[in-house]
Formats: sequence, structure tokens, C-alpha cells
Amino acid sequence: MSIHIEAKPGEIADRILLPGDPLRAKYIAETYLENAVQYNNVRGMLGYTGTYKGQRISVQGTGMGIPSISIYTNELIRDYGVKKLIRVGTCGGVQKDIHVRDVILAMSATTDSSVNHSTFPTIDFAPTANFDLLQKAYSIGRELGIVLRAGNVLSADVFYRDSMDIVKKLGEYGVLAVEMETSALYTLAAKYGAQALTILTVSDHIFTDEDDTTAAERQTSFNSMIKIALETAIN
Ligand SMILES: O=P(O)(O)O[C@H]1O[C@H](CO)[C@@H](O)[C@H]1O
Ligand SMILES: O=c1cc[nH]c(=O)[nH]1
Repeated sequence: MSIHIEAKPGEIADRILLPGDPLRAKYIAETYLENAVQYNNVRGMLGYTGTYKGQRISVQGTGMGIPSISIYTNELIRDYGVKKLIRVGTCGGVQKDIHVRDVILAMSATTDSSVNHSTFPTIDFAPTANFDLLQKAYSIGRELGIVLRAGNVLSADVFYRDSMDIVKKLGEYGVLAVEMETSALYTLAAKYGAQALTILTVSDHIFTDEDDTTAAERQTSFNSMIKIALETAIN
């Protein structure tokens, strides 16, 4: 048992999917896992362990933002020995040729968060995906016929901004999309020698008027992303 996770030792698998939304964790467990058992409900941040194609795997909600995912990532790796962590999240599209429902692999994560500055006061650390997971996810996505984009994403500390100018500027430097957690996930995985990857589904577009997905769609309609994540985790 850790401060935010009530699982007993051994109840969490060494590979895990990490959605921000705990109800997405429930959906994944109920839809894709066999014999799923709920191991966490502290703060309603649901976590489950079951099997996928005969292999043990867990899924844990992380909440929104870098402070929240950092708590779960620290506890999962340090207290439960998790070694392979795959975030399955939503994001806002930045590039004009990115569309709602597209799936993105985050190779790297730029951030406006200052959390790494206390560790690296004079350095801009570059949070990076694990190459083995990235490569597997890309080829599994291609095998499943899913069109994938891979590149840099912004892990933002702020969802509602007065101005999107800085996001537009990052778009000019190739940033594909905006979300709120990956830089912390990749940094902590690097710190502890674990493997991490973020897979994102575009839920809305920052600069075009493409329709936003509804909350219900966000919860349930990201099956391409989830399939890639599950297959990557077990292969
Ligand atoms: O859908 P999730 O995984 O929560 O990810 C995105 O959605 C939330 C904002 O609505 C942030 O957590 C962002 O990163
Ligand atoms: O963080 C996020 C997630 C989805 N859409 C956004 O605009 N930002």
C-alpha cells in the first residue's frame, strides 16, 4: 500500500496503461481485460489488474496534470515495481493536418512546467519516449491499419490560456499537439530506469473549428489507441 494506491504488494502488474480519466481505466478493464480486479479506489482514482491475451497487465487512472501523474508514477515504480508504463490520453491538435480522432505517439515532450528546474537548474532536460516501446507501437499501429503520427507534444501546465500565441509558436517548431502529463512521465521513467510511452487521441483542435468530441466519446471511443497500447505492452 502506498499513500495514494491501496493495492497490496503483488496486486499491480509490472506493465500498466495510464489514462488520465479513471473512468477510462474502468472502460479499458471492463472492455479489454479478462478477470479484471479493481485494486484501487483511493480518491476515486480507479486501478485494475487483469490479463490481456493471457498476459498480466494493469490500468490506472492518473488524474490531470503533471503533479497528479507524478504522484502515481512515483508510487507505481517505487512501491509496486512497475517497469513499463504506457499513457493513453487525449490531446488538442496543433498542426493543421492533425485531425480529431487521429492517434499520436509522443516521441518527446516540451513543457512550460518548472518541476524539472529544481533537479536541473541550468539545463533543459529533454523528456523522451522509450525507443523500444515507440518502435513497437508504431509497427503495431501500422499492422492494425491505424494511421499514426509521431513527434513532439506540449505537456502544458495550463488548460485555459488567455492567449494561444505560445502554442502557435510551438506549432511553428513542429509540436503536434497539447496535453498535460507526458513530460513528467518520461522524466520519472528516465529517473528510475523504467520504460514509458505516451499514445494520444486527438479530442479537439486548438486552431481549427473541427468539432470537439463529447465526454462520452472521450471515455469510450479511443479503441485504436487502447489496442495499440495493450499490444505494445505485452509484446
Ligand atoms: O484525457 P487525459 O488522459 O486526461 O489527457 C488530457 O485531458 C486532460 C484535459 O482535459 C489532461 O489530463 C490532458 O492531458
Ligand atoms: O490537454 C489538453 C487535452 C485535450 N485538449 C486540449 O486542448 N488540451
